[in-house]
Amino acid sequence: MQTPVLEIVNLCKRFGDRTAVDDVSLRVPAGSFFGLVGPNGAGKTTTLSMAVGLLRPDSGTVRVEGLDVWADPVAARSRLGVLPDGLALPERLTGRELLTYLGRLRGLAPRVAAGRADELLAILDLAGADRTLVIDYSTGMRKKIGLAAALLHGPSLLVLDEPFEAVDPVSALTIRAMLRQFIAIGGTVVLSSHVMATVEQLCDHVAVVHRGRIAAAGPLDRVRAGATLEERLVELVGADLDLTRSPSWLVS
Ligand SMILES: Nc1ncnc2c1ncn2[C@@H]1O[C@H](COP(=O)(O)OP(=O)(O)OP(=O)(O)O)[C@@H](O)[C@H]1O
Repeated sequence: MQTPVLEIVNLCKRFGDRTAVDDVSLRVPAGSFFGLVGPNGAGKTTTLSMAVGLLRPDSGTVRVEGLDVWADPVAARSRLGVLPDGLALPERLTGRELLTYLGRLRGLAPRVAAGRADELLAILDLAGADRTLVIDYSTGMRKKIGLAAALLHGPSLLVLDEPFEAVDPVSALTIRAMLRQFIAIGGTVVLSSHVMATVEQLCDHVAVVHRGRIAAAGPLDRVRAGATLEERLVELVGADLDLTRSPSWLVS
């Protein structure tokens, strides 16, 4: 079997007496567009944070292109482009300064870093905000500059925590097109999202996370099993769907 680009094996994480991630294993095939879905608090962000080396697991291993994220972090992270949840950015820089600075930190030559920054700002429609400090960016602009930062060094695997959250529809189309191109040139994308339609349109593989465990994972069509992803998700997490319920004071 081909070595997966991302291999998560028996990952566990507890916060106090709460088990956030409970023995999660996933194989993300090279060239796949992999979606992670699940209800609020299911453990998606915790899993992705451990997968990219931002949060130390209690147990389990993660390999990126065969490199252990925790034993060989520098090599593993050079392959990774990450858009984390609640990304902390240097706030007192403009978008261009931020990208150029990060590019230099990642070892790009000044001219290469500046050229890539310009290109990414233009593609993501942030060039107009060139003189705006990141602290004054809107939520969607922060998401886009975070995505640009994830792409800057030319990673082979992108791990994106809710990349479309708060992004306007036009920018979302741009980001989708860019991610599809990234896949077309041999990249791999893992993203989490609550928008089932987006996951169904973009992803060829999907994992449903529920209460810290994988409820289902595999090719999209196999996981959907003839239903929509939304229907499967509701079924897999056993949601008590009573759509007639409302607070009594609202309906009286
Ligand atoms: N730093 C933390 N300290 C304590 N508990 C945490 C921490 N981070 C996450 N948790 C808990 O771990 C569980 C999983 O959270 P996580 O953020 O991974 O879920 P999620 O699937 O990403 O949720 P959402 O879709 O709402 O973003 C939740 O019960 C959450 O309260």
